[in-house]
Parts: sequence; C-alpha cells; structure tokens
Amino acid sequence: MNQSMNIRIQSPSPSLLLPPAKCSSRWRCPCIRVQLETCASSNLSKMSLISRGSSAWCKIKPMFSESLTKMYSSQIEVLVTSRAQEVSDTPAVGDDKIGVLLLNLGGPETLEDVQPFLFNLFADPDIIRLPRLFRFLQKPLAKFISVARAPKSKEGYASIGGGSPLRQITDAQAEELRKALSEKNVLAKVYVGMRYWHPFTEEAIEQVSLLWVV
Ligand SMILES: C=CC1=C(C)c2cc3[nH]c(cc4nc(cc5[nH]c(cc1n2)c(C)c5CCC(=O)O)C(CCC(=O)O)=C4C)c(C)c3C=C
Ligand SMILES: [Fe+2]
Repeated sequence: MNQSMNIRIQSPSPSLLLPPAKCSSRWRCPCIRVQLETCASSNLSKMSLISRGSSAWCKIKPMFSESLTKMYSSQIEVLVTSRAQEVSDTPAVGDDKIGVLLLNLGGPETLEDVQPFLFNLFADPDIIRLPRLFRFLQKPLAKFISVARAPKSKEGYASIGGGSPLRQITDAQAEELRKALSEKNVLAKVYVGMRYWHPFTEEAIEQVSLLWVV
C-alpha cells in the first residue's frame, strides 16, 4: 500500500543552509522511497515519503548521491561551523522544525541478531553483485553465507561484549550533534537510520515525518 506525505524542510536562512539552487532538481531514493526536491525560486527543500513497507534496503550509491550528500552536508556543515558568522541570542530557527538524519550501516546488537544482520548485508547487491541472470540467487546465497558465517561472527561479537557498538556510537554522535546545534540556537531533533539493522533508515524517516504531525 502506498502512503504519500509531504514534508517541507525549511532552513532558517535558506540561502545560508541550502546550496545555491541554480535550477530545480529532484532526487529520488529507490529504497527508502524518499524524494528530495530543491526549488530555485523558493530555495525550499521538500522531502516526500512516498511509500512504506519496503523490505529491500537501498543501494548505497543513490543513498549517498552527490546531490543528497551536498544537500545534507552543506546544511549540517553550515550550522555547525558557522563560527565565522555572528551567533544571535534569539533562536535561529523560530518555530521551524528541523530534523537531521544521520545515516550509518548498523551492526548486530545481540548474538541473536548476528545471522539476520549478515543476511541483510549479503542480500544487498552492492555488497555481493551477481550477474543479472543470477539475481534470483541473491537471497538464497545471502541465507547460505549468513548461516555459515554466523557462528564465527558470534564468537567475535561475544569477545567484544556480545554485540556491535555501532548503534551506541552513532546515537552518541547524534546527541553531540544535537547539543552542538542547540549551542548555536538551532533546536533540531537528530535521528539515526541504519542500512542493515535497527533502527532502519525507513523507520527513522517515519520518525522524522512525525515532527510535522500536529
Ligand atoms: C566476504 C565477506 C564480506 C564482505 C565482502 C563484506 C563487505 C562489506 N561489509 C560492509 C559493512 C559491514 N560489515 C559488517 C560486518 C561483517 N561483514 C562481514 C563480511 C563481509 N563484509 C562479516 C562476516 C561481518 C560480521 C562481523 C565478522 O564476523 O567479522 C558490519 C558490522 C560492523 C559492526 O559494527 O558490527 C558492517 C557495517 C561493507 C560496507 C562492505 C562492502 C562495501
Ligand atoms: Fe562486512
């Protein structure tokens, strides 16, 4: 079932936070069903959550496509490194709602997560690319490798405390970013989305979209 929802991300000073948009551009992520639009006229960035319920996780290249990376990194960079500019006492964003999404890959949090995590990893054609003719083998192969490798991987994770530290580290980064923004009078909510394990990018996008639900 398709769900359609429009989220408008508006920067406090659009010319500051968004890259100069020479012409309207549109970028669509095939996996998380997100569409980002920049409009030259209004300098607004629009993000649309086009549908939900996808089980196939996205290709890393489109996920970090040049346009998206530029769009997000320039927003974050300018906010965090705006030392050269005068920092005003008044909230920089007024009533606007700002959501920042940090993307990472994810890792198994418990030993039970190891095999399904490995399945997600190897089911991604950006990790194991089969010739087109053999694409139908992607999931069976992922299942086979993940089951075969899981015992050895579990030993490794057991030796570092029973799971990957990636989520904790990324959550800590998110909190530090939120604080850094808040010190600059930018009240933003910072979310974390992972490609291969919880919280999946799609879940995070749904969380971000709740910011706009009144
Ligand atoms: C042939 C095996 C593997 C290939 C190829 C591979 C490529 C690859 N992996 C990542 C990202 C991650 N891998 C992680 C864990 C992990 N990866 C493999 C194997 C291959 N990865 C295994 C067996 C494991 C489990 C741990 C282990 O047993 O060593 C993780 C999780 C890290 C964590 O913090 O837990 C990530 C992330 C990429 C991006 C990639 C190719 C581009
Ligand atoms: Fe790996």
